[in-house]
Amino acid sequence: RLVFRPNHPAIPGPKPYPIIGNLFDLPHERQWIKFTEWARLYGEIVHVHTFGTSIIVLNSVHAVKELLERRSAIYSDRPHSVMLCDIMGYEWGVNAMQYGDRWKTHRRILHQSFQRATIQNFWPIQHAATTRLVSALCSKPNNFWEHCKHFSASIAAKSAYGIELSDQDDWFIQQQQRNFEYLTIGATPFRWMVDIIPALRHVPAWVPGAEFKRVARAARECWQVMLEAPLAYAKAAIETGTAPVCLVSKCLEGSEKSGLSPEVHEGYVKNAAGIVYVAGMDTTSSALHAFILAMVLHPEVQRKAQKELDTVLGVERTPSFEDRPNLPYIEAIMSEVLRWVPIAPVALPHVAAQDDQYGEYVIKKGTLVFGNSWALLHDPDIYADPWVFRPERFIKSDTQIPETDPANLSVYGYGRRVCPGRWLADGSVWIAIATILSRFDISPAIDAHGAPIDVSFARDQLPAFNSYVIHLCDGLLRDN
Ligand code: HEM
Repeated sequence: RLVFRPNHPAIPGPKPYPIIGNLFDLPHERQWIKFTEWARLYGEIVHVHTFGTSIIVLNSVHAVKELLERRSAIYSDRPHSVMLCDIMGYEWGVNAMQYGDRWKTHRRILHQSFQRATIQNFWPIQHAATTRLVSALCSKPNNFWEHCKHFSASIAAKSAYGIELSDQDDWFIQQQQRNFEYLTIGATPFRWMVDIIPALRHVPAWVPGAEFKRVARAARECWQVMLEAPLAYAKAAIETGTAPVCLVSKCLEGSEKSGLSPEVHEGYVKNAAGIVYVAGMDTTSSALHAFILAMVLHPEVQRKAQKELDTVLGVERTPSFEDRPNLPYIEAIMSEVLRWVPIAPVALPHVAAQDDQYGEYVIKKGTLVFGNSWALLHDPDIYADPWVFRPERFIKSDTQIPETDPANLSVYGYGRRVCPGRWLADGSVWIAIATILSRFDISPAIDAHGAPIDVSFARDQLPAFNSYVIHLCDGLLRDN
């Protein structure tokens, strides 16, 4: 018997079963832990497949830089989910859009507002939100979880629509919670049979087992309200001449420059403003939750940061963005928080738009490609004792983190798909960290017997926490 020898070796990975491939190897949650286990077993590039979909995970700075950054013309597409985009109607979400002109125009709108060169337009919003955060923390410190959410939501609402959130349970925040839940449900890989057998989309909603149709209808309704209501508010403010600087007021005019009809242009602005909320709220607040966890565990870091703050600001003044270049230790704390507990540990999947080759391996068109930020940011060859929270590792002589450092490369994702809100997020997280440290000593809550709670025990109390960070903290404390 003669069998052709393959020209290229297979990319290493766990052994697949016939037909279903690696279905049972694929984790439904905490993917980064499994991906990183594979990295240890199989190396810098790992391949799995199921039901005809190939997935590769990149576990080294070199692979990520080479493919997702240098060859970003090939690796900037997203997977198309029948459930999320076609049935639930999330085709408006910039993060899920296919690479192409429609996506590029949305990115341009986001860039116009949130590019680095003009990000100081939002400093007053961030300052005001921080002042409110501090006063909320003062009155109810145990509710820090909600306060951080309110902080990031109020920056998102004001910078996208010019809307001021009320201090209490705001409609916006509740609505966003539901939006995010639907997005999480819809985007979970291999959760919905209709993603595997697209013909199921024709099944009527009343058929037993067609739960996906009912979930999809509820998500559509929720997203429609969330996109339309704040836009209407912002448009009314523009008409009366009272709109502050925000994405909608800045970008709504200018359809002539975009070459689109005013209706289509408005639709794009609506989507871009909507995504600020969806993508900006839980991410920014999760970073602050991770910061608080780190401070509870490391009082010595707080003391050092406070010494720096007191030296630069004196004891009266709270920090402002102008102080940032003079506060390298605060900068280092922020970098270390984002490294220690990366908010998006495997970023979002990119898709190869054509066949490609990496070293001796062939990557087929349509392959899903994950940059394993978790592995990069916890690589012991780059960060000694990676599970130890140590801001000093980021204190370099010139205080700039080199471009090749995974902390620069991967916290906000890769290549053309890199997070367009990163400069806004960077400012929000920085000003919150600096101000909280200048005003408070952070320590564990006291239990019913007056003793400080053991933070490792907090894992069992986490239902109040955002599920994303629960998993992260859980993984972190367990792996420690
Ligand atoms: C600490 C806070 C944040 C972190 C860590 C973060 C991280 C990320 C990451 C890792 C990605 C995936 C990039 C990739 O596919 O390679 C992403 C995408 C995205 N982020 Fe952020 N993000 C944050 C805050 C924000 C904010 C405040 C906004 C809005 C102003 C935002 C808007 C987006 C959008 C629209 C995408 C999708 C980009 C695309 O697919 O083209 N993010 N973010």
